[in-house]
Amino acid sequence: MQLIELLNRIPVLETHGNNNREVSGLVFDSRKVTNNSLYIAMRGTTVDGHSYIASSVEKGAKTIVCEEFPTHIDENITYIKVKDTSKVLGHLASNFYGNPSEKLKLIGITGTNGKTSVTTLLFDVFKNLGYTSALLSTVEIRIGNTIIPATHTTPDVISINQILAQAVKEGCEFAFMEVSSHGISQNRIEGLHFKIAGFTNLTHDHLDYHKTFDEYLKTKKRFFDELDNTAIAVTNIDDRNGNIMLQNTKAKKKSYALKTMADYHGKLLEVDFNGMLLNFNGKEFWTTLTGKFNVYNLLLVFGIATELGYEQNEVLQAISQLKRVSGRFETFKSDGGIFFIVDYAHTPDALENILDSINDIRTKNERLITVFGCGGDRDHSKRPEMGNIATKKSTLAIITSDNPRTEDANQIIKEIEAGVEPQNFSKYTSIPDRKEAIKMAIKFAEPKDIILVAGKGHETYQEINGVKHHFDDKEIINELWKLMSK
Ligand SMILES: CC(=O)N[C@H]1[C@@H](OP(=O)(O)OP(=O)(O)OC[C@H]2O[C@@H](n3ccc(=O)[nH]c3=O)[C@H](O)[C@@H]2O)O[C@H](CO)[C@@H](O)[C@@H]1O[C@H](C)C(=O)N[C@@H](C)C(=O)N[C@H](CCC(=O)O)C(=O)O
Ligand SMILES: Nc1ncnc2c1ncn2[C@@H]1O[C@H](COP(=O)(O)OP(=O)(O)OP(=O)(O)O)[C@@H](O)[C@H]1O
Ligand SMILES: N[C@H](CCC[C@H](N)C(=O)O)C(=O)O
Ligand SMILES: [Mg+2]
Repeated sequence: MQLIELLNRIPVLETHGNNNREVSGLVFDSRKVTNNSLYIAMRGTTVDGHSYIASSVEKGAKTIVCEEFPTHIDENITYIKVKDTSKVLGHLASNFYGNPSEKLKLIGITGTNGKTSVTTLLFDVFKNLGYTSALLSTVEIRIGNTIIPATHTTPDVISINQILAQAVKEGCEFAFMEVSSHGISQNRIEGLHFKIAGFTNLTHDHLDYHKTFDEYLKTKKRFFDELDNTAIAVTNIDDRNGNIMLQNTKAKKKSYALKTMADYHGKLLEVDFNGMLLNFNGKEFWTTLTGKFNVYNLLLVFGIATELGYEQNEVLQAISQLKRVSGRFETFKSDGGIFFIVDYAHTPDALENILDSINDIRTKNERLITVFGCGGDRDHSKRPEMGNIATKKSTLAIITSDNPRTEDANQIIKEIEAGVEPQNFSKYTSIPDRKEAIKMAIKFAEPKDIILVAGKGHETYQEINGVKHHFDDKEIINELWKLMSK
């Protein structure tokens, strides 16, 4: 693409060099520069991309977008100064890929929990309605039937535009994407045109990155503040932050709730481990999804599909055919009658929700054994909270490792144990090896007992010191229960 064309609507402060050149690709990582690339220098959380300008030029970059010109200027190179490279990148990426977010209907979901669930359910509902869509989620990226592995919940803005452009090319009508707080804060959604934005809930997470809850809330709110007046914002008003999200938005405001009057109102009529009988806006239907939090997720799906112009009965028909999302309240029964639940709950709120949902359904004649840990290099403050919740709400908790990453697994476990209240000291044990911990749960369990394995859901690895070892909770459960033949 011609540089002039690429710079359309970009607020340039100063240019040095020839503006009349071809750009072969956009790159923000000097290690990925190829001949005729445009390298954009970004100030990151660990290093400043401005220090890689010279090495990008050496590798063949002919255009440099930066906030400060380097001291050494190469006369064969074009330097473009802008105020904020991280914001400009989004607009360059949109221009480079032909503004794909304007050519399909882009739906973004934000909130602490439920983003993967809601986006995946939306993708599946629209498949049931006969449409081809794209999905950008923590678990995977899908363009129609093509699956691409995901590295982030919200990818960088070049990748997003590249995926959306491919989706447009393949005739996708919709794209459903997760919008993480890291993504908003690092301008990974800059320049994208959202048709609908959905809010799930806001609780404790990522305070290692955002420092205070208020800053975390403001970051999420920015997503809604930046919508235009052709967009629609759908929010959960049972959540105390649901209305705050929409305080300053220009978008049309819509609400959903179970506890209060709302545009989309849901009621949970019956629930067991096989599914739920629900009533949405006066219409009853059955779903194989279970757990109260999934009523909220389905209600948001219902609200969004209705806002997109589909008839409510048609939407409910498509919703009632939905299957569970991988690693989200997935249930299995061993031949010996032990009931297993695998769930991605990795925050205090999610753990509390899944345990409350199980406790609401179970008869209490069985025992509930919870195997869980906390990820390393992430928010420390959630560790004791999760220790407290798991021991309070289970018959027995087995504290183990999640993804220790670069931390010592035993130290993480100690921080989790610190939150256990004295009256629950006899209700837990700690086994750092996750497979051994699951084995111990099966040894301890009797027929009809429930074992919840929480925190890793769909993940197929365990990350220890930068190495991802194959590890799949569902696979391990299957292997162990057969071996231990219960
Ligand atoms: C903490 C964090 O979010 N970091 C993200 C950030 O990288 P960074 O700011 O640390 O980058 P940096 O290393 O300081 O480098 C600064 C700049 O110099 C460039 N550079 C660097 C080295 C070099 O040799 N040459 C070079 O050009 C880098 O490409 C970058 O442009 O920008 C990168 C590009 O977009 C991201 O890949 C990276 O995600 C890291 C890998 C990550 O783990 N992020 C997680 C925490 C994350 O984003 N998670 C959220 C979801 C969480 C949730 O919902 O639970 C997500 O959306 O996935
Ligand atoms: N609406 C909800 N409210 C509260 N908890 C939920 C909700 N939906 C799912 N959960 C719980 O949170 C866990 C994570 O769900 P999901 O993966 O959908 O969230 P996410 O927002 O995508 O998380 P991440 O930030 O890691 O990408 C689930 O396994 C479940 O325990
Ligand atoms: N998107 C989340 C996922 C956490 C999953 C959990 N298994 C862990 O490793 O902490 C994060 O990167 O913080
Ligand atoms: Mg997710």
